[in-house]
Amino acid sequence: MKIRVGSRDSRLAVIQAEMVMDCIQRHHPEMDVELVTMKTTGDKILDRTLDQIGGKGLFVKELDRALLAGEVDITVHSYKDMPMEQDSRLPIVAVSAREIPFDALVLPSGRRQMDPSKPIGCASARRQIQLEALFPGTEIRPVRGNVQTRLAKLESGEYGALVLACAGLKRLGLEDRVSRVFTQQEMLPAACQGILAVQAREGMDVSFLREFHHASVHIIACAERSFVAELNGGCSAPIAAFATIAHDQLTLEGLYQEESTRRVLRDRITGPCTDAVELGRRLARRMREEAETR
Ligand SMILES: NCc1[nH]cc(CCC(=O)O)c1CC(=O)O
Repeated sequence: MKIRVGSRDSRLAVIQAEMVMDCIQRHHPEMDVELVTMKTTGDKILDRTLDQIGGKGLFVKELDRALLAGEVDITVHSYKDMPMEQDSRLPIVAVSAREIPFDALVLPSGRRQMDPSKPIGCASARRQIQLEALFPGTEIRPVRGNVQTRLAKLESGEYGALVLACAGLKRLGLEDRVSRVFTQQEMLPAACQGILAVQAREGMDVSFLREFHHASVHIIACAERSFVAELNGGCSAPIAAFATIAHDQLTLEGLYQEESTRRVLRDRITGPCTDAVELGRRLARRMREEAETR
């Protein structure tokens, strides 16, 4: 049986697709696994911010189309880049183990200290609001492009440092560029940061992904995404969510900035793993009420 694996054509996306392919091949040596890369709209437009060109969904549209058309059999994504609205014809059928979920500070090559007179570059409002609290007085400036493009901008001297996901740097073999890993307390990650999602067509036999799939990570992903989905009702405020499981209990920590008051709220909830989606929803509602009563 032949499996065509669809991916964006950035280096990180290809490495991530290859992680899925290697696992399938290792456990199912009889299968013929092939990579199909494509450029997405989000990759082609680099001169505007993601908000201006219509959000994260731009990175998945072309892959969705190819998957629906049967040009590929599965697609591999960074779960954190996947839009909340999911096409029921293209379910997520497997998630990876979670790589280090936290963000990292990266300095220009050869530097051991951040130049405080230069801005810190980051690519999301979530990082922006948390960096403003961590480095008061330092300018936080948006930086776009894939990881390599952003690193090239760092070398050009425009930024004193960048903040990137540890997971992406590690998968790219660039972990030696990490000068500091932020703690959960310092910088709460984006929902599903460090997790890969595999999408297929509804009804497809995906038993070849059984060995790749991590059920406990799926539970964590459900809780984090349910928190974001509940808060996203009408707003696009910066949101962070991070869940862990210990002894069948799930703890979810959430952070978001209320749009009108610009207040940053942070709270956590613990409950049974089986209630993952409900826990995300409950935490979001509680925090929104808290925001509205102050
Ligand atoms: N938005 C781009 C993106 N999507 C996923 C990762 C990192 C890998 C991951 O979170 O699994 C990155 C790079 C970054 O944020 O630094």
